[in-house]
Amino acid sequence: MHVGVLGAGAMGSLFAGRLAASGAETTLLAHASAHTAAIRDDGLRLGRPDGSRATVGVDVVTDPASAPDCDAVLVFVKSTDTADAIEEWRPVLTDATVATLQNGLGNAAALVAALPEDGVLAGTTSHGAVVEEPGVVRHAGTGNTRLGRWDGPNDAPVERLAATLSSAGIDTAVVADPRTAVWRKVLVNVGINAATALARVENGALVERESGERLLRRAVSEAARVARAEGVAVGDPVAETRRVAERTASNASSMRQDLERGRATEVEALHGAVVSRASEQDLPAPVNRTLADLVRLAESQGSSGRGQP
Ligand SMILES: NC(=O)c1ccc[n+]([C@@H]2O[C@H](COP(=O)([O-])OP(=O)(O)OC[C@H]3O[C@@H](n4cnc5c(N)ncnc54)[C@H](O)[C@@H]3O)[C@@H](O)[C@H]2O)c1
Ligand SMILES: CC(C)(CO)[C@@H](O)C(=O)[O-]
Repeated sequence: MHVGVLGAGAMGSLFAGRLAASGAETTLLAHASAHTAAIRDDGLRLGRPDGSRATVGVDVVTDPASAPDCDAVLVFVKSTDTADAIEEWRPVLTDATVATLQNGLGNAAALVAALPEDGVLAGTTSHGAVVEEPGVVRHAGTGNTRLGRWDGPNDAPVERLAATLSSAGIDTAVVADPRTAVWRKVLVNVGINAATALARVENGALVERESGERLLRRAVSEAARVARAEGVAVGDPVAETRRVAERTASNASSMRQDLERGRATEVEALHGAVVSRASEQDLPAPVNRTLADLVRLAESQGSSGRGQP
């Protein structure tokens, strides 16, 4: 199975590196950057969670016209870039089974809308990764990966893709209902991301301080009501989010990192999407609305604090 990995950032590089190291035919579908140049020149240097480092050769293509035929494409651009990436790489995606393990609501639906003839797979991953310098990616944490058929033909090869990932050391379970997995991860993200980004605290502060605990609980409980109104069984998402905040206590959340570096955040696919879906369900979402607006305001200032037009 030839796997294309769309987006050579932290997660795309991690997954492409693990797949290539396992012997799977793998191509990174990427924008040209210092990182992709370093991978082409010297290979991808992949730091493992145990501190060891391996160098892996990974094919990189930056022009959709030169991309090989892929059986499956794993989408790993930020959710802010999903729509543009689909248009740019449409020739490769059209004949492939497309899978998203991105965070946030709306990515799978965007793929289904753009590629209505093809089967779309979706799910979540608890692996974590960071680009440390061009060509160097650290596998920051391991965890489970869940993948299932989102929409489209029933014959999309989810078992084959899951087996290919598992053989590459990314243990992947096939799930019957990926919507539940995606919503559960979104609930964790709405409990942690905006609060830590705005308060500039590490994830652990949300379980160590009463104010943090209150923000976590209110943001998650409100979003969970929306998920339940959509018929999704979310379990006890406050307890789950607390567990994740404890386990990642010393991490700066992705939204905090994005805000501090002046990059676009995934707020629209997280708190923003919760607010839109709450309004479709006639439910209030004042906590997520306020968090989303504060993040948008902070984003509009950029990292310099001088403000954007
Ligand atoms: N980093 C993590 O630990 C982690 C963990 C779980 C899930 N996720 C999710 O995975 C997704 C990717 O996260 P990331 O941390 O790897 O982001 P990232 O910013 O490191 O990487 C995204 C990459 O996509 C590339 N890109 C954007 N538009 C493109 C296009 N049109 N064509 C080709 N490449 C394009 C960017 O150049 C960038 O290299 C997000 O939804 C994130 O929430 C991240
Ligand atoms: C789980 C999580 C909140 C840990 O930092 C992560 O998904 C993130 O930072 O987006």
